[in-house]
Amino acid sequence: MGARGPSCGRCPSVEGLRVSNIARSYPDGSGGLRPVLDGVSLDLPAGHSAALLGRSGCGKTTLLRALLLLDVPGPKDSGEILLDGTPVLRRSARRLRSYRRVVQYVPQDAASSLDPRLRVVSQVTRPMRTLGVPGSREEHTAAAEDLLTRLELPRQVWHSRPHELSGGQAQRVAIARALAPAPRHLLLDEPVSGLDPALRRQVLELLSGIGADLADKETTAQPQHVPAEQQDRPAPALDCARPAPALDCARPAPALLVVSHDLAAVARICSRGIVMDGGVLVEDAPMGDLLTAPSHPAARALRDAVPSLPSPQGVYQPQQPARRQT
Ligand SMILES: Nc1ncnc2c1ncn2[C@@H]1O[C@H](COP(=O)(O)OP(=O)(O)OP(=O)(O)O)[C@@H](O)[C@H]1O
Repeated sequence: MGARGPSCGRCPSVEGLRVSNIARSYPDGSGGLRPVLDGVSLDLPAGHSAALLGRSGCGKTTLLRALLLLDVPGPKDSGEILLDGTPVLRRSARRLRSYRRVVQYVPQDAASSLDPRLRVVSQVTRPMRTLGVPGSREEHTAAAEDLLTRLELPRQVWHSRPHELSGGQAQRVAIARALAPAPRHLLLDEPVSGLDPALRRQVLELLSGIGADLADKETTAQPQHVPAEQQDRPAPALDCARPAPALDCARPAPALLVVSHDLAAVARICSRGIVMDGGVLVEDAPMGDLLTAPSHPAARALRDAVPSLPSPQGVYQPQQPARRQT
């Protein structure tokens, strides 16, 4: 793998989430098993933003489900998920609840993930109550209303039910619900697929606000593991356009993991790009490197699918990268 990112999942423990050598298979329909994840390892440090990229079917959602502890590992499955160095698979219900407070999720089809019986404010207060966030009912409601305001959900819809919301409003409610317990990690599965261009822009601006908050922190963060052979690599030639202003939220921004097959969509949100192909990680690089000089064919295919990207110098046009020495 072209591991050029902040860490590779095999170095000493860092604060945050670690995927350690995860292997997963699904039934192949004829009594056997088909490997879908094959020894995936990576670190997702606190306070960083990363995009998990790859073509359809490469295993992104399966990896996300493993991280969310939503899958039940089969007898041939292996590997571990660690939070701050502590294994989290096979947790008791109580400890699972504490994991859910730390790691939150916005699913691909956000609208259908909302509880059809609950009004918008209750969608957001429910996880605070079920996950044991301290505070009275009134305090939870005030916090939910604060989040909805920050996410620019108009007050008129605060008491609407999900079927009365537009797609973009439902997406924002799902993001507010995930932010409500003040998680340290926010995982998003294809957050803008299926949205029309205007809503897509709105949601990307919202997420880039969180990403910008993280980027400001990353500039002052301790350096992460960089393999020795990569330590003198020059800075990325292309810096992404400065994201929108940070989400002005009293709580610290969570680390982001944004699953997508659209490099253009995530380039403004995430500072790191992780590319999967055929169930393995094939590239892990700063976003600027992925845009200018992707080394693996799957990463090049993603980059070449981007027609043009704004850059401080003008419009970025993808070119064939020079062959990288490894
Ligand atoms: N429950 C399941 N049973 C059997 N096979 C599955 C199951 N879920 C996923 N798969 C298969 O596992 C592979 C990886 O699926 P996964 O959803 O992780 O891919 P993905 O990269 O997220 O794709 P997409 O971008 O289209 O969402 C695919 O070939 C898929 O058909």
